[in-house]
Amino acid sequence: MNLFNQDAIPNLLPYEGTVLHYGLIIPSQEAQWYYQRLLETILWKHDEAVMFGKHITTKRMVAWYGDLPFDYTYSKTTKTSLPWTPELLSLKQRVEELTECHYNSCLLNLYHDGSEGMSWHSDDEKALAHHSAIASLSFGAARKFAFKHKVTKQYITTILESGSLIVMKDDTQQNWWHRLPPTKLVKHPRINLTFRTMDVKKT
Ligand SMILES: O=C(O)CCC(=O)C(=O)O
Ligand SMILES: [Fe+2]
Repeated sequence: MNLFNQDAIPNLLPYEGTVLHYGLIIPSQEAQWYYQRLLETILWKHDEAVMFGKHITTKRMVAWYGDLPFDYTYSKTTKTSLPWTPELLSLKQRVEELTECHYNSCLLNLYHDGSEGMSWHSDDEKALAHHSAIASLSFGAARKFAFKHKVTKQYITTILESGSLIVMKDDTQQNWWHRLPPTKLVKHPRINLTFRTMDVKKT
């Protein structure tokens, strides 16, 4: 049974994309439990990227899990996915039921405090299935999340609290950038999970 009527969930974007904010889908005590488990059981690594020809390592930590050992290339570095952990599988199932979509991989980010964020980008890599939904589940410190239209530059923000879910779908990635702005106000870590669908033919 799906407790959410999809039509009743507001779209945060005014045009050319769909970002559904499901609000808190995991009660706060359970979200706290998942936060601890994910901190302890995920194989966190500092992210590596090549920018302006320079090899850089981010303070933010990342991990990637999936159905198969997919290769995923972004920021000119390639990562290979690890097999699902029990916690990730149960979260994936919950998110799939609510969003009525299937996902075959999950990219995880660990931001130690508000000094760490993610700059403007869109998740439109060729390896992702075309126009597939990306479901983003957050644990730990609440953070602001922002969207900017690539042409009109219209700016939209929302807050992602512990246990909350948003889904970016349709042509959102083609038309809008998103980012996690850094902030001096947040002193605690946040974990974000983005469930994605890799195009198996392209991996
Ligand atoms: O941390 C977040 O909420 C978003 C992360 C993100 O945009 C990404 O992993 O592509
Ligand atoms: Fe993203």
